[in-house]
Amino acid sequence: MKMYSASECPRGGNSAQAVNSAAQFEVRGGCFSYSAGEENLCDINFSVSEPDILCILGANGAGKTTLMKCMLGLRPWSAGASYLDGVDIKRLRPKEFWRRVGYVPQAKLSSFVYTVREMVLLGRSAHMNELSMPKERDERAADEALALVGIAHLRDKLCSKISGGEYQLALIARALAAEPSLLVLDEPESNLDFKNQRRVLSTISTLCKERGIAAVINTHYPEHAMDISQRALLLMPDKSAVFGGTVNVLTEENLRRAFEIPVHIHRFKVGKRDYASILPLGESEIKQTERLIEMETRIAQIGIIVEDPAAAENINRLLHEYSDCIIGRMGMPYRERNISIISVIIDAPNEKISALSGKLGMFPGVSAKTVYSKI
Ligand SMILES: Nc1ncnc2c1ncn2[C@@H]1O[C@H](COP(=O)(O)OP(=O)(O)OP(=O)(O)O)[C@@H](O)[C@H]1O
Repeated sequence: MKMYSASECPRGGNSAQAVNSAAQFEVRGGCFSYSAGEENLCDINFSVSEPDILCILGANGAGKTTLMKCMLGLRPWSAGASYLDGVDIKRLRPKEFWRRVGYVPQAKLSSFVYTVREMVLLGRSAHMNELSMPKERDERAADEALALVGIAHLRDKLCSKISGGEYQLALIARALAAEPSLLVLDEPESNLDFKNQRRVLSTISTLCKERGIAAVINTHYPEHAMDISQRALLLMPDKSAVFGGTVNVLTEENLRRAFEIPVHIHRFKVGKRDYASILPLGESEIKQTERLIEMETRIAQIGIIVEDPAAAENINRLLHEYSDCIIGRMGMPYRERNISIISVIIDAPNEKISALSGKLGMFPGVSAKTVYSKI
């Protein structure tokens, strides 16, 4: 099951030429199983064009890493295909593909005996002839990439002697050194402290905007996706995916379905920028949230129609009980129909207003209707 807006809908036809070249990277109808009879990914469809960022989210084991491997041809789709600028990637020579696509896998601790700079220089291999030495341009690209992710000071350290987070940054620098037009990153911020998370995400975001590249990022942080991505793909427990604009995909309802826990999205502004904070809710917090909503103070008008004059005494007694929050009251007879109409203005918590309205409606020959103000 997928969701498309009209502009996101994958185009039909098998010819690579039939695909609009504006969709820089596209997956159509992707399916994958590790073992027969057990589908891991089912009918995945998405596209991302430069300079947009697409974030892929889903619970642990939902298939994010598998999806990345399949989209890059590192594992074969059992159905469907990946396209780069409209061409099925199976038709591209590997060197040509990897010159345009930079892949940063999840960082595993390295026993690499190269220095950080040598490792980053390896990112230039798709631009170099086999067995040729790096040229000045390659050296410059490696140094720029090191500076861009803020690890120039680590350039001469051995990869086996740096921290997991520093190694993660080195892998990102290696991908950037290739000057790709599509960056694919598997959980790039997972090993990083929040300053480095910020640095990596804003570097990727700036690169996409300034150099016109596209990025696909696996992340466990919906807030990060809301902050930097224009597109999102959410993997669901039934192996389907929801794809579209980030705000349309990362809703409370879709996140609840994907992570099987209720969530609350709190949106706020810092300066002129919009942010979202996503809170998974436990049972007690759900009750608390409901309670807070109940406790919220509102102004409301309760219109009371009294058909039975004998009810007047009960109504007066009840309104007296609530006199501390009644800020206005007016009554008048409507002789043509032999009824009375009372209007009460109340400033009280929601639960108190609905309690008064409910009690009024319980009296025989009395009906009550509440209208809440917008403030
Ligand atoms: N090599 C493999 N052979 C068989 N099954 C695998 C293999 N790799 C992953 N799986 C299974 O495929 C499913 C998807 O795994 P994958 O690593 O893609 O999920 P993920 O969403 O990236 O998870 P996480 O968020 O924990 O990193 C999981 O159930 C996993 O156990």
